[in-house]
Amino acid sequence: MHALDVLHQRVSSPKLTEPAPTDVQRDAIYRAALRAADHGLMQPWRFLVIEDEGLDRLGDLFVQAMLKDTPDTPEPDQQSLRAKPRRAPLILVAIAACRQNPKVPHVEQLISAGAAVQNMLNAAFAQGVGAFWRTGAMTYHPVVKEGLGVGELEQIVGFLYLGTPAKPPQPPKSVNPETFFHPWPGQ
Ligand SMILES: Cc1cc2nc3c(=O)[nH]c(=O)nc-3n(C[C@H](O)[C@H](O)[C@H](O)COP(=O)(O)O)c2cc1C
Repeated sequence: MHALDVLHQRVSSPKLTEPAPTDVQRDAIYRAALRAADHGLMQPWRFLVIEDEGLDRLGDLFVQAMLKDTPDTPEPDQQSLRAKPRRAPLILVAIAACRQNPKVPHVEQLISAGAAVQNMLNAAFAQGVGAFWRTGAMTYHPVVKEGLGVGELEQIVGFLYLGTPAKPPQPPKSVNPETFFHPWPGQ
């Protein structure tokens, strides 16, 4: 696919199935992440690769977090949360690995880590791999952060679900750039 077609046509795939991306596809996705814009070349990111039983361990961690807040959560709600990571055969947890730097504020490092995820969405789409960037309450929960080994200055920027699209991606709605791009100073 032409690079601009990927950028203009990329859409997420909310429903994902097996198989997970191949090693070759993963490598291309990982390399795309590492080319995100990066002030000071700090490489302020790291990624956890979770699949197979790891997905169930992640589900258990989510339930542990939920029970800490709401110990009397009904079993069906626990089961539903536990099953969430199984919505894809592969999850990458994107972590902004921020460090103190007098020239590169924390927010810029966070943005870079987000750009790395966007690059991975594009690299996945370019190869026909389905992808969906998810966050939600679990992303920010201290039990989840501790269970995943996320440090004090670090932050989870998303769970990137990857797999095979359950149905062919539909082209995105077209948006007129003039809605969002305005000359300055105006007339
Ligand atoms: C940081 C971030 C977190 C997101 N978290 C969720 C989420 O938890 N659940 C969800 O349905 N969509 C979430 N989204 C949006 C989807 O990933 C997706 O971008 C959106 O559904 C639009 O679809 P498209 O990518 O095909 O345009 C998130 C997007 C971003 C950038």
